[in-house]
Amino acid sequence: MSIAFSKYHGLGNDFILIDNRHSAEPIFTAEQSIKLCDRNFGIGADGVIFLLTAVDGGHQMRIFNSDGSEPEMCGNGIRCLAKFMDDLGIPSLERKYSIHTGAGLIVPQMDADGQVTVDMGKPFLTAAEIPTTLGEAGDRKVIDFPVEVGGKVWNVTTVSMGNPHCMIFVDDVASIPLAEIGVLFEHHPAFPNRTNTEFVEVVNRGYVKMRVWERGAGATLACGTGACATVVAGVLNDRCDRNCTVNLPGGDLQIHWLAESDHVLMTGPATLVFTGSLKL
Ligand SMILES: N[C@@H](CCC[C@H](N)C(=O)O)C(=O)O
Repeated sequence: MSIAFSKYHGLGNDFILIDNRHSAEPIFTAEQSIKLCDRNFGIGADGVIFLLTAVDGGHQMRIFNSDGSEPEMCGNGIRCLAKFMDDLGIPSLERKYSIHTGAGLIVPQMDADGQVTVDMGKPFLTAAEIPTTLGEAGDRKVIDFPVEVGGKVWNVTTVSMGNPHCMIFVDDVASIPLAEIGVLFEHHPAFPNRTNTEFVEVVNRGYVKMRVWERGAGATLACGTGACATVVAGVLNDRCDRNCTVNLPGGDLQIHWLAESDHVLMTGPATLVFTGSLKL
């Protein structure tokens, strides 16, 4: 049996995409996905994304990280999925797709310039371990709290975009030993569901540099949900504007946290790398 796949990336955050619409369950298990993501013995990717048919007959995204864990959402991944759906010729209204995810219904739109803008929904503040809608907490200026990791106390701000993020504002992001410290954050007891960790250097209120250690994937070149969570944390800590460019190792994402609706919009590229077929 052979199974077609396509590999896409969003700013170097790369994914194997499978047209899995014929079934309600992913065609590959977590263990098979780990093998496919292996950069030496497999295709190589940060995750495997399945386009499924949802119970209401609509579209559904499921994803396995490269370690086989299943996150609720993936920002770069859903841009790649929208491009994949567009490339497959799946009909859409105004080039918008409504996609069920573990973080609710998410709506990416293909832009005229080839980029993809995604309505990522509302962020949640998770500092008190009880999710609070940020609309209710909107007046709070400083929401960070101390966590001891690797023998040092770090001030962290935790925001959920459906999946968990922990942001730390630093003076010089290049000086952070990401691999050493990122894995300690990921498995710290303060984060029972593990966490994605973002180190953020504010260059000015409209431009920040961010480096990420992803839960289940390690250091990646970009993280879409992480970029959204970073801007939310930056606004709540009065460090950046609601409309902000996030610079990542793989390039820039434009993030806009809308004051009116509390929704976060993310704009960035999605690129086809190659297609192939897997013999099983
Ligand atoms: N790279 C993604 C996030 C993928 C999921 C993440 N590793 C998690 O476990 O939450 C993005 O672009 O958002």
